[in-house]
Amino acid sequence: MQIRVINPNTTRGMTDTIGSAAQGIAAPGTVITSTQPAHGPVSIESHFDEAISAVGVLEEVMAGERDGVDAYIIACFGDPGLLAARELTRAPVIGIAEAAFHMATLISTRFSVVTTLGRTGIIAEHLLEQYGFGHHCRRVRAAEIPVLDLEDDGDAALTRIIEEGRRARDEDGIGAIVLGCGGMADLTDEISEAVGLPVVEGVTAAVKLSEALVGLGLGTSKVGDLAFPRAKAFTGRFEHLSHG
Ligand SMILES: O=C(O)C[C@H]1NC(=O)NC1=O
Repeated sequence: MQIRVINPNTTRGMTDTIGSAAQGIAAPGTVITSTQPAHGPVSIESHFDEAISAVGVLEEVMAGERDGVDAYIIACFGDPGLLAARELTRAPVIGIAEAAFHMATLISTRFSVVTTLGRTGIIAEHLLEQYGFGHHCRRVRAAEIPVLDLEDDGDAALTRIIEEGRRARDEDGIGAIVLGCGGMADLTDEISEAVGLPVVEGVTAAVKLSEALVGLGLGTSKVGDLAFPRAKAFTGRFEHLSHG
C-alpha cells in the first residue's frame, strides 16, 4: 500500500523528518511518500496559518488521487483541512492529532499534550472536544518554542519539551504524553526515556491506523457529509479547483 504523508507547512527539512519517521514505523510492503504544498506558511503557529495551509493540503490530496494513493496523513497537529480532504477521496484520511488522541486513550485513562507555542494550544483543545476526547486530556501544555526551532535549534527545543513533559508527569496525574507537533516525530524515544512515561506521537500513530484501516478494507464513507463535493466552478486563483 502507499500512504501519502502531507506536511501542511512548506519546510522541506520538516517534511523529510516526518517522512523518515513514518517510513521507519511502516510495515513491510507499506510505501511512504511524503509531500508538502507548493505554497503556504513555512510553519503553522496560528489560526491564520492553519486556514491558509488547508488549501495546500487539499491540493496534495487531489494530486494523490491521481497517483492512486491508499491512505493520507495530515501531519500537522491542527489537522488542517481534515474533513474537506475526506470529501475528496474514498481512502482513509488521518490527522495526527486525532490519531494520537485515539492511541493515547488505549494506553492511559488520562494524558497531557505537549505542543510548541501556547497560543496554538486552543486549537488542540478544540480538536479534543470535537473528537470526543476532552475528558481524557488533563492539559494542553506548551514548550514555548517556535515550530522551526525543532529544525534549527533541535537540542534546545528537545530540552524544553522534556522539561514540560516532566512537569506534566509530576503535576497532571497522567499516564501518557501526546506530542503536539509533526516536527517532533523523531523525538519520541528520547522524550519517553527522559520523562519516564509512554509518549504517543501522531505521525507514527497515524501510519499504523492507516495500515489497519486499509487492511480492514475501510475507507472514508461517501454517504452523507463526506460524499464527493457537488460540481462547482471556482474563480480567480482557485479556478484550477473547479470540478464536475
Ligand atoms: O500546531 C502546532 O504547534 C504544530 C504544528 N505546526 C506545524 O507547522 N506543524 C505542526 O504540527
